[in-house]
Amino acid sequence: MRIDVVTIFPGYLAPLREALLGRAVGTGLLDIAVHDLRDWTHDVHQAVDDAPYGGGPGMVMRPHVWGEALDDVLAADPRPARLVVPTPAGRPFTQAAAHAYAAQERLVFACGRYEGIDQRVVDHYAASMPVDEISIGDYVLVGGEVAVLVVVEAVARLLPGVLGNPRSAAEDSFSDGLLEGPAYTRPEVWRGHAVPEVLRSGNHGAIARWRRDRALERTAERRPDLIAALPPDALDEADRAL
Ligand SMILES: N#Cc1c(-c2ccc3ccn(Cc4cccnc4)c3c2)n[nH]c1N
Repeated sequence: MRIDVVTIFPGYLAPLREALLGRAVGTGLLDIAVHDLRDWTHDVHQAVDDAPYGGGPGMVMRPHVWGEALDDVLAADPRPARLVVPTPAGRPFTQAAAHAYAAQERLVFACGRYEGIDQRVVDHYAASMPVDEISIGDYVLVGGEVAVLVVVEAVARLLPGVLGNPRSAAEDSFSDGLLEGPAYTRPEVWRGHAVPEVLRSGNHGAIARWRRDRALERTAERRPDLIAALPPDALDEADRAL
């Protein structure tokens, strides 16, 4: 997979070169290119923003700079791409979306700043390619770069060969619609807190049942919306007895 990120703060994307993602790039599983939007400005001030039509606070990112940048970035690789634009007004980014993005040959991220990118940029490219305006949560950030770090990590970990243990991605939170339950490791007792005995029993059936029960309890308590969204056949008799 190739990932391109266009931003006025390339340094914000440095973490993409670290750890798991850095290894994925090093082994050729992932090809990441970060581009400075100001490279496509032509004025001495390298201006990328202007006052909003209709008035209002803050500034809006100008369409012509974005158009020149995205035209060049898209033309640099023949693979079909999906343009992803983080915004507080976007559709929620979910684990399902991460799986869908992991199947893409190429993702191009447009990182806005200020009050966002002139809407005509999204409208223009949506006429010729898939474009998603996404949000990583119901809170307001200062720009799109942090959202890109979140999305790229959530997607990259799903790519074959990136995670050391492929079962991790298959069994993590949300894979079965539920939150993961609690996890424990040595020592057996830590500051008077003991590991639940069932986990040390060696009884794999009882362990699986206990883990499922804890996941259901945690999900019902913290994310009842996920319980409500489960398909009718998702809960078996033992689940319902909880
Ligand atoms: N994904 C995502 C986001 C963002 C986000 C993403 C891109 C941009 C570009 C500019 N801003 C600042 C801004 C713009 C408009 C109004 N208010 C603030 C951004 C915020 N905030 N919260 C999220 N979950």
